[in-house]
Amino acid sequence: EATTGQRRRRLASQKGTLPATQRVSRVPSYIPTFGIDAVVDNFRAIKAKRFLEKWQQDFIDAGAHTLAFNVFGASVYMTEDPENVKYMLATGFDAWSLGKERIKSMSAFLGMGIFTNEGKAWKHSREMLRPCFEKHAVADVSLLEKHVSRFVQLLPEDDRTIDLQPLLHELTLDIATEFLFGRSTDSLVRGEKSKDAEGFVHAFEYCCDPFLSKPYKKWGYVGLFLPDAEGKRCAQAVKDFADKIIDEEIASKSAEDRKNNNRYIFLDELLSATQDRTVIRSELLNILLAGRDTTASLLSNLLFELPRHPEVLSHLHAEILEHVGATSTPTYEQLKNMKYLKAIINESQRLHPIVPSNSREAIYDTTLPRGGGPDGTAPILIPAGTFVAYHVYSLHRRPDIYGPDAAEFRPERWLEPGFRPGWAFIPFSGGPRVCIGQNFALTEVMYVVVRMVQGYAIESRDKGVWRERMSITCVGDGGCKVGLKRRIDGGESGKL
Ligand code: HEM
Repeated sequence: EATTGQRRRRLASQKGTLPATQRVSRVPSYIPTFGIDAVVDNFRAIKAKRFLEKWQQDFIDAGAHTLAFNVFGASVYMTEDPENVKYMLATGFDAWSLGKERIKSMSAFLGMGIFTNEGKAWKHSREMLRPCFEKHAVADVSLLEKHVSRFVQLLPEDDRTIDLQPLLHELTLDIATEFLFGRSTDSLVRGEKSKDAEGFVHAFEYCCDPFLSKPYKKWGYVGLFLPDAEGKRCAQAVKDFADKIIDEEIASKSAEDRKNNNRYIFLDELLSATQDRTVIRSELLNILLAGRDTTASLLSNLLFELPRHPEVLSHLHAEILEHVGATSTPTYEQLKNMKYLKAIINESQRLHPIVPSNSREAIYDTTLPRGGGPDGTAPILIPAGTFVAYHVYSLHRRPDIYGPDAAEFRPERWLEPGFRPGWAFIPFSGGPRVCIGQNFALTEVMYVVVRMVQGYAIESRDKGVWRERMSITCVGDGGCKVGLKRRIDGGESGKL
């Protein structure tokens, strides 16, 4: 029977692995830091809202696309190499876990569902949920119009500057809850909110964003590791709200009614797969978390960039007039045919990915295909339990893949013949755990952008650079400040 060391040595020689380049530390190598320097650097960068740029700079400083560094004695890796990403997410899928920490922190308030399950349980969740995301479920854009028209009504008519970001979060929550539960939180309806819905919104937001937590506000970063009574109360409030809706839905309709209902409700679809209330609640909350802030953040980042590039905005307006017209609501098919709009969304997600870094933990001894040796072309040995992060932000900005203008917002690059970045573009991840709500998210984003651009000329009111705000997703810290002018005749004549 071979020892672990012998097995690892055999794997290393079979695959020809070599050590990865070390991240360049500012502390001379003869001073033992046990990785504290890397942790301190990270905290400093997070505070300065430059965490993403910092990692991009680390890759540049080391002249490598995969870096090893030490955290309290353990070797940890960060990669921006598409080959490694492909191995972690697709070809070597079975070798990787989401990681104990992520599962522990997320399942505390979401329960075990598609986002937190692994192995057989995850396969079961994925298979159960797949039919709920089929085209017929997503293509009914009438659900969107009700909420988007409320959103548009709240926009100012005068020349005031408005930050769209908070409104976009309300909009996506209203849409997601209507799609999932069959009833909306209606947070965009001013003055008439039900107490239940309001309590749920507060509790859900508190649980989603660690930087809202009371211990964090009181003690700073240390607070993130302290017990949080308010967090517990909010997690319970979220569960109670979801349970109430599920119970009412079970009581109010027969299975026959549910089948005959002509409006699509995710919860009804789920009820035909299982009657287990805990399973249903966990899956709904998993999807609500995965689908709500992500879509709002994408919209906010996109509407931050769009008016800074008036030529892009006017090209988009022309495409909308051609495909949809000045005032009509777009159909699903029309949205899917708008290639320039799709290029704008890609470009926004390339520069400002909503999930800008992610990670996996090796389940058993394995290798990464690239990053070893002085030129980074040899595989790297990854012992079981090793944490490997992949940096989507840096990957999406690599000049050797995207060209010398990789740092610029230029949607046209997506329309150039033969341009296919493959595993160098992973805004929705890839492989078996690719985002299941991708089509839903893109339809929603396209719909909102079309309605906004049909109705308004949009002007940027933020001259600063985009800065990150990291919580579960990544969004612009300065919000999305714009000035809006209503298009009098829908803009057919170009008149505002
Ligand atoms: C712009 C919007 C969105 C972005 C950028 C996004 C991105 C992602 C990414 C990167 C992952 C992979 C996470 C990982 O493997 O660690 C993911 C997974 C997932 N997403 Fe999305 N997402 C978006 C919208 C949505 C929407 C609208 C829904 C549902 C309504 C949704 C549901 C899910 C679910 C359930 C998973 C887990 C899939 C699995 O593990 O099998 N997402 N998403």
